[in-house]
Amino acid sequence: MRLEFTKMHGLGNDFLVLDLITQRARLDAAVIRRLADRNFGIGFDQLLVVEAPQQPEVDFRYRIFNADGSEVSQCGNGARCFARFVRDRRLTRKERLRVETASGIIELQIDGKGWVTVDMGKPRLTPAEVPFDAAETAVEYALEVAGRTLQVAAVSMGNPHAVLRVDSVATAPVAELGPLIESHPRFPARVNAGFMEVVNRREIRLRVFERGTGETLACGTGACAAVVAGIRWGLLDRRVTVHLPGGDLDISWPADDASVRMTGPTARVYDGVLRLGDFS
Ligand SMILES: N[C@@H](CCC[C@H](N)C(=O)O)C(=O)O
Repeated sequence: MRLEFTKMHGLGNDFLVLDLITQRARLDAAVIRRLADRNFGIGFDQLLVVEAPQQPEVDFRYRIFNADGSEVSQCGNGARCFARFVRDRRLTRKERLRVETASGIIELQIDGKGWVTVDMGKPRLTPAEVPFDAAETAVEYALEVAGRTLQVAAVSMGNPHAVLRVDSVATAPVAELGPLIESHPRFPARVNAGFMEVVNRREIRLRVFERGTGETLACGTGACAAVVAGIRWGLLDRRVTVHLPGGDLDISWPADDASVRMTGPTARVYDGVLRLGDFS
């Protein structure tokens, strides 16, 4: 089976994007892992799938799969690329989109230069919503990891994030602690692990070890979660520039009961055609 696809990225967080409105395919976890392989496949952090909506007054359904084949409910950089993709492929002419994800509806606004602003919805902060094993909601929690006690915030942006402060992202033990936090038993759905260096009240640096993928060059939901954690810690203003290894995102959380907004760029790398049989 021939499938047209587009390779895209948001600040180096890269995606294979498939239109499954005009095309048909069944992709299981093993096929996704083969496609994601950077040596034997196409290579990507996440697969993004565009489908017809299942609810009224929504433009599209947006599904996300990590490189390990697991389906997840949110991806911020992916949302921006999704918006650009449906416009470039002429699946819509709208500049404002309402898109259904596994964690609810998000709203996207596209400008003419490939920049997209996403209303990511409200952060979810109770342990049950993250999900995280704790008796009550707190601004941070003590987490035992490899004989150390880390202070982490637990935030859901539709997907789970643990955020910890580090003195410098350049020397942060991301490769060592990332996998241990990702699979920590107190995060029953696993977790994305963000390492945040506060530069000043309006700027942070951030590296994210992503659940199901490993460290990426940028994580949009990770940037939102880190800003929410930093605001709740009293360290950040309501609008922050997040410096990620792949570039910068503008994140704002105007009030505790407001949605988080993310603005950033998108890039199309190439269009291609794959034969699904080669990966089965
Ligand atoms: N890269 C993404 C997040 C993708 C999903 C994540 N790995 C998870 O498992 O929740 C982003 O830009 O938000």
